[in-house]
Amino acid sequence: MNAIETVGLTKAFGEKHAVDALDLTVKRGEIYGFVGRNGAGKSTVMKMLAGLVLPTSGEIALLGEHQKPGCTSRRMGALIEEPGVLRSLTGLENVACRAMSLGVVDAERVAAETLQEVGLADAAHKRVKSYSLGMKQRLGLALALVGSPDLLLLDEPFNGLDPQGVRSVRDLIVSLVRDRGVTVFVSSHVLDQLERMVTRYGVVREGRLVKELSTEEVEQACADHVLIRCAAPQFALSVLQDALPEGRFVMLEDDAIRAQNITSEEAGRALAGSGIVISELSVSHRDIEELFIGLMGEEGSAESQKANGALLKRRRAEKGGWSPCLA
Ligand SMILES: Nc1ncnc2c1ncn2[C@@H]1O[C@H](COP(=O)(O)OP(=O)(O)OP(=O)(O)O)[C@@H](O)[C@H]1O
Repeated sequence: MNAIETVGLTKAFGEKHAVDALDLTVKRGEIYGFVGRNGAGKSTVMKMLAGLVLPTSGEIALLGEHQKPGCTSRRMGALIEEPGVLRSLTGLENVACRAMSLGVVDAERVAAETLQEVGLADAAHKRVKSYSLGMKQRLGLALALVGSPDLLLLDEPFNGLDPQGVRSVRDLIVSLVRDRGVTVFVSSHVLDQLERMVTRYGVVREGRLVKELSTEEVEQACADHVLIRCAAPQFALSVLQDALPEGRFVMLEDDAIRAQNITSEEAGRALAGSGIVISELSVSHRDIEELFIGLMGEEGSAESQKANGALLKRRRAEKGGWSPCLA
């Protein structure tokens, strides 16, 4: 059984399709990282899954149950933007109210335990209006967790957290999946945090799912590779393919060759043996940020392309990096 399944899920705001015929499948027990540029449609998807926004069309099934428009599963907890809290009540009172509304037995004790779990025990009796941004974020997480959900939707869970908070929320997410079999659907712009916990990624662009990647595929795409610039690059490519059949070669936009699964020495020997003049032979590593910037913006608007192009150019200049091309 899948935890989330959408078919043709669409949300239009006037003429604008914020989410456009999205077919999404998240398996039970996954930590699915949902990534995309600002305005790509991530929060709108989350809100439709949580029953906070009515879809224009399409179907949603959560934990195997078809959802009526605007409704959602009681087995799901959600942290989406500003959680609805009563600012004049304490954190404990807010979470206990939520627990009671979900029919949790011994609501106050469970609320106190949940606040402990998210690192907010010390502030449990303080009024929410005195909470910092990070404390409010932890409270939102407690509200999402208090009903022991089987599915968690987390929209930007690291917002406002200090480094220690980021780490403890990340550890909590991983332990919920490992120990309780919870499925997590999480959006975040903090890619290096996602990288440490996600099992699969979905890239959304202009309301459409444009790419899904397993962690292995991301590792492969970011693995060390050899960059070769030389005279007659097309000829050089065929020489390399013939001489080193175990290698994986990609011709980049600027006529450089990217090679994986071979060493720079092997590439150098093969090219020199054919008399090809090499102008650059280096080993590099593409980081996850660069990979995803490429995926999020490949066919975006002219404006986003321009912005991505400038950023990539700068990063390449800084680090001797690569074009956004997923082999
Ligand atoms: N209530 C609304 N009315 C009109 N347009 C909306 C509304 N909510 C979202 N949008 C538009 O829908 C698009 C998707 O917005 P959404 O908030 O889902 O993006 P996002 O990927 O979550 O962005 P971010 O990373 O900045 O949070 C944007 O163009 C946004 O302006």
